[in-house]
Amino acid sequence: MDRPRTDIVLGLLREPDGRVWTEVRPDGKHLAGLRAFPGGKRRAGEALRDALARELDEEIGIRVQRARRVITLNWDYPDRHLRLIGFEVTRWTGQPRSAEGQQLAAEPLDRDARADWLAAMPPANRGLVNALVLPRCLAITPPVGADGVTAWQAGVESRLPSLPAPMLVNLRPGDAANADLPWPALARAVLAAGHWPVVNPPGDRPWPEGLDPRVGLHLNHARLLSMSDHAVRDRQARGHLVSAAVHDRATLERAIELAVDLITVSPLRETATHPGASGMGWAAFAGLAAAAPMPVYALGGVGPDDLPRIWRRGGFGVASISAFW
Ligand SMILES: Nc1nc2c([nH]c(=O)n2[C@@H]2O[C@H](COP(=O)(O)OP(=O)(O)OP(=O)(O)O)[C@@H](O)[C@H]2O)c(=O)[nH]1
Repeated sequence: MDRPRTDIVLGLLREPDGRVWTEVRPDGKHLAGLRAFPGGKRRAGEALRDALARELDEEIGIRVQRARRVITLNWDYPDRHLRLIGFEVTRWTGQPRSAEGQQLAAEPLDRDARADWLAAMPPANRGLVNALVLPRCLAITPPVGADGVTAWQAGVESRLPSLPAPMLVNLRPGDAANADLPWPALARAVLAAGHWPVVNPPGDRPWPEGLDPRVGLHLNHARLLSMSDHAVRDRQARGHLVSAAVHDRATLERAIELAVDLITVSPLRETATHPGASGMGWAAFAGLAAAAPMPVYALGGVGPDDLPRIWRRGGFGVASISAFW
């Protein structure tokens, strides 16, 4: 539902060694005791970047020199409706220091630290943390062909080293694959090539058990509708990234209920693999992206060259089979 929202600008300050600054919310404030990013409310009439500069100067005593908007998300608390606007800040002058008595620290944030960060932060911050660790490109494998699973696996594994790292790699054998898939071996090959694997079993098959927590799990349309909230939370608590395929408002609502970590939104345009499925177009994509509190990957007839356009429409990254395979 559209409602008036308070804009909150947040600085995601990243040091050259990959550490990111956070503060502990002081006693007496909303979300006291939780880790949060420095920032605060935009004032009436203030430009977002001016608000960011002011907040970071007032709160941690730095002057912003380079900042890039990475994610914008709506979040409803019982008593307030917020729009959190996250800027990745990679250059500033001054040493971050606590100007308001809050505890400040810079700690490593990467794929392996992600789960600990999420546990220490408010649920609203999941999208912000993910926007700091996720790659912009998501390669989806072509489906298993007539020559079977073994040939498919060999084809996937031979391509991995030449994909520009790091990428998300959605291991999607397609619905025609009815044999058991060698998920642990496939995931290991993706990890060994420096990428981030996401397993995507055919149809409504369940996710495989016992995978390395660095392996992500994908909700295709069938699983998005059938998987319980509990099952998804349980996997996320074990450290797995969870992605979901969104096609319209209803599937987006389900992905939001499940608090998934990222979504693909498709089809943007008609593609060779889904001929006849007309694309939703940029306006519909932008509408879904604006309502999504997680990083959004455009999928369907788009490739890495479209990234600037995707960013202008509120998306985060690009997903494709043909652009990467
Ligand atoms: N600074 C900050 N605020 C966050 C984060 N995540 C999140 O949901 N918020 C919420 O966004 C709002 C931030 O506004 P604020 O810090 O200026 O406001 P406040 O109510 O704490 O302080 P105030 O009493 O000075 O108005 C709070 O409701 C806070 O709980 C985060 O990572 N950093």
